[in-house]
Amino acid sequence: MAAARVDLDGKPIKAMTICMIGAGGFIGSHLCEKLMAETPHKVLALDVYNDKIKHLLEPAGSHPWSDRIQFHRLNIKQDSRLEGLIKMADLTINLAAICTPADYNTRPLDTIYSNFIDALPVVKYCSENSKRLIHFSTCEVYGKTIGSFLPKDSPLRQDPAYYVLKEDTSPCIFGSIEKQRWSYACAKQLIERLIYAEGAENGLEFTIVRPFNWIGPRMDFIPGIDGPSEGVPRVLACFSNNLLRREPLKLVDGGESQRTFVYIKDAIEAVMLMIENPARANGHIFNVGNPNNEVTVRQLGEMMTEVYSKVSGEPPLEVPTVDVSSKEFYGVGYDDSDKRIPDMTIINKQLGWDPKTSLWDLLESTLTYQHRTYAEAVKQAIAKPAAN
Ligand SMILES: NC(=O)c1ccc[n+]([C@@H]2O[C@H](COP(=O)([O-])OP(=O)(O)OC[C@H]3O[C@@H](n4cnc5c(N)ncnc54)[C@H](O)[C@@H]3O)[C@@H](O)[C@H]2O)c1
Ligand SMILES: O=C(O)[C@H]1O[C@H](OP(=O)(O)OP(=O)(O)OC[C@H]2O[C@@H](n3ccc(=O)[nH]c3=O)[C@H](O)[C@@H]2O)[C@H](O)[C@@H](O)[C@@H]1O
Repeated sequence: MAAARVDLDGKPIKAMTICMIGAGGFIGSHLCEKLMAETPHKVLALDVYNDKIKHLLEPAGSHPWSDRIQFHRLNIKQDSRLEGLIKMADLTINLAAICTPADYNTRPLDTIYSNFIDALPVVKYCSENSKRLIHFSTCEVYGKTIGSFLPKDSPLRQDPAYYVLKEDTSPCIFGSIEKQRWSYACAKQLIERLIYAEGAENGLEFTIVRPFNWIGPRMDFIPGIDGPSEGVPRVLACFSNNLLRREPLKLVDGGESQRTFVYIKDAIEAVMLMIENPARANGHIFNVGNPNNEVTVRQLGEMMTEVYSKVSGEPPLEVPTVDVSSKEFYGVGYDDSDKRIPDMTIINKQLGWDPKTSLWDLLESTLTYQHRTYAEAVKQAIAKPAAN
């Protein structure tokens, strides 16, 4: 028999039931996989789709974990089963959201409803039924850095005090209202404030997660293959799509924005620590990212081009990138976060978590997956119009 699992304070971890909303998405699929493979916990998996967790659900009854995961196809916008499912669980994890930037300025109403209004009943049912909640927010709540408002040549721009993002001290700086890009960040900020207030006034036990660009296999979709041809996913899938189709990577406004990318498998370790250490995680907001993996989007494109060439055996294009304006790529109302470095003090102190995987290594395993999963289908899709 496997040794009993213990938490960070050496206490045995009791098996729990988790109501995971948005379990069929990118993060949910990795979290379900980890919970099934390594823990005794049960998952009530709620989502509109289940393609990304089908391998855990089917064939029915065939996996060692089959009796520990149950899929419920439902839309939390309107489903009377939601409260019952939250009541059946010890912990609710809410991942459901519209969270692709191409939607924030083109579908701002859907974005605000999804990230604020639709999350309200989840918070309410957790609070009223005294259930613990882990809610997924975003690093976008920080918006732009203070440093971005300094003159371009100011030496203060190099001072971490002007750009490192801290949960308890950094302000949230968004653009003007017509910059609808910020509809997502603003809705996420308001739901964070509501959860925090439920904790303060009604004793809700909560943890808020602010992911900083988690990436890896199963993120989003490849347009025209397992998602709409005209769809615009997040940057990893956009660039993967370009590489698979042997098209230049599109750099929005010159690809000058900076991001820190963390490997999904490292980030999931952090979520596991939150799940299994409630006494250390409750009442906290956690940055989860990798401050050591910072690149400009242009550097990301260059590195992905090099890694993809290595894993596919195909030579890179002579002109691997092309510049495109944000207006052309995303439409009016787009704006951008300039730089995102997470401060790690709180998560280090409370959970002792640190990310491990370098950007090169995480791109190598992710692009190996993209090539294996999509290269053949893309080839066929490209060949089709010519054959007709
Ligand atoms: N991936 C990241 O790096 C990242 C970064 C910041 C924040 N987040 C947050 O983490 C969460 C999960 O992100 P992800 O990358 O897994 O996104 P995702 O789009 O892959 O997953 C979200 C899932 O929620 C489901 N969903 C959406 N609305 C629903 C509804 N009304 N009813 C039922 N299911 C619904 C979707 O079908 C999808 O499967 C989101 O809240 C997102 O804002 C993610
Ligand atoms: O992942 C996160 O932490 C958060 O940030 C993302 O926002 P962002 O990083 O701007 O989204 P991406 O689509 O991944 O874009 C990253 C950068 O690449 C650029 N980009 C994107 C796609 C492309 O083809 N080319 C390109 O230059 C964008 O303009 C942006 O500067 C999304 O808002 C959320 O998933 C999440 O809340």
